[in-house]
Amino acid sequence: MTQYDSARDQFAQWGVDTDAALAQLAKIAISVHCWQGDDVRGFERRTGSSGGGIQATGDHPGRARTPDELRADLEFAFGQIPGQHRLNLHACYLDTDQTPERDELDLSHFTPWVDWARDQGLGLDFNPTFFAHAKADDNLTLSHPDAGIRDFWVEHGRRCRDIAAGMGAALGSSAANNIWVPDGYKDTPIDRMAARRRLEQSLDRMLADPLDPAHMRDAVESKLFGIGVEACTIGSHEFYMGYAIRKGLMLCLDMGHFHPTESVADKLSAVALSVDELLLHVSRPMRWDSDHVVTLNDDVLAVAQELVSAGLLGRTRIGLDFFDATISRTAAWVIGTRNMQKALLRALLLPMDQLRSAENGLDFTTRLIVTEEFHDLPFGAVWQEFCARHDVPNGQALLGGLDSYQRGVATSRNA
Ligand SMILES: C[C@H](O)[C@H](O)[C@@H](O)C(=O)CO
Ligand SMILES: [Mn+2]
Repeated sequence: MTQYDSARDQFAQWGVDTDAALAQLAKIAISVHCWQGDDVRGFERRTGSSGGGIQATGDHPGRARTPDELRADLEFAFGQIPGQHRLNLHACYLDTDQTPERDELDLSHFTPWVDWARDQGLGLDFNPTFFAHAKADDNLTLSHPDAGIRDFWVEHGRRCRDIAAGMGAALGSSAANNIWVPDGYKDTPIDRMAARRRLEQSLDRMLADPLDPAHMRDAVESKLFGIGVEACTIGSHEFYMGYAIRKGLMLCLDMGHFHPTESVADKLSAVALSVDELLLHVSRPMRWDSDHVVTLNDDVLAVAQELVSAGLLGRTRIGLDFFDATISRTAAWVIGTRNMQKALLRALLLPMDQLRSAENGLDFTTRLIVTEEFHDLPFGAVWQEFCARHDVPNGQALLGGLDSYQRGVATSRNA
């Protein structure tokens, strides 16, 4: 009897079908963010640091410096992650010999990415880049008081929507086009309303053209605060929740964009009653939006459990958002993505019917006993079976492979 056979029997005693859970997990695509691979620098050849309050700390050797290096790293990372996933690209990761301004971008500047994604069997998601640019240096873009600056960013946003739709059409898979702007004020503003009206009007103009949801859907991402915009973020949670509901957009919830005591898991069922689709940015904030690599912590487990228990897997696009430059960047992708999958697996292996029935009968004792007893069940053996079925390594073999890849890029890219 294998370890998996034994685990399957133990879960079956609670009425849980491990094979069904593994089949369901295999269908969940995670959108892996390109920006972990190069510390959110991108390939524009015109700007240096990220700006917009986004900061990757660390200088681990071996950072991808070109689109080809980034794709090589991604191919390696995807090879260590069970299942078929997606790549989330930012507009500043264009791959072209030209030097288009942000308001001149089109799909042709991303052709190598689309071709590569098709070869790899990956779907693509997209993001306009409203930071790391001279016209974003005031920490104001779509809500800037200067109409010319607003126009520039509206045009960037329009073009990015078309690019996302082109990617979705080319790959036969709807791309999420996620809109996050850094806009805000360091110190207390006198007229928040004017700034929010300007943001709303810019978004209205940017999103005016209806695009086929089979090719792309827009999401809007709020934030509590960022470095340099401590007093007021124009695109706050309330602003975007209202806007997404009124306009029929996806709402993006980033786990680092709320007060540390707020639970994104708790928000899922609440907002899902008012928006038809959600986008998640799974992250690990440490005291602030620090974007640490996702671990299998309580917050991530709670989010996964809510997605399963509230029946939201079918209308939630799961993306990642972290960037750590103090460790191997490829390992960071692999660790964070696998942890999201492990959290989903744990949720799929819970005896939901029994727990629901205990809760509905106000039997909170049984609910607590069952969830606590489940901590002792052999989730690890089920995860190992998942990795084996998808031909990806685990444990020592995973460590050895990540280590040798990292040594290779550290040597060749720092020579
Ligand atoms: C690079 C991303 O667009 C960015 O991280 C955004 O999603 C965010 O979370 C900003 O804090
Ligand atoms: Mn985010």
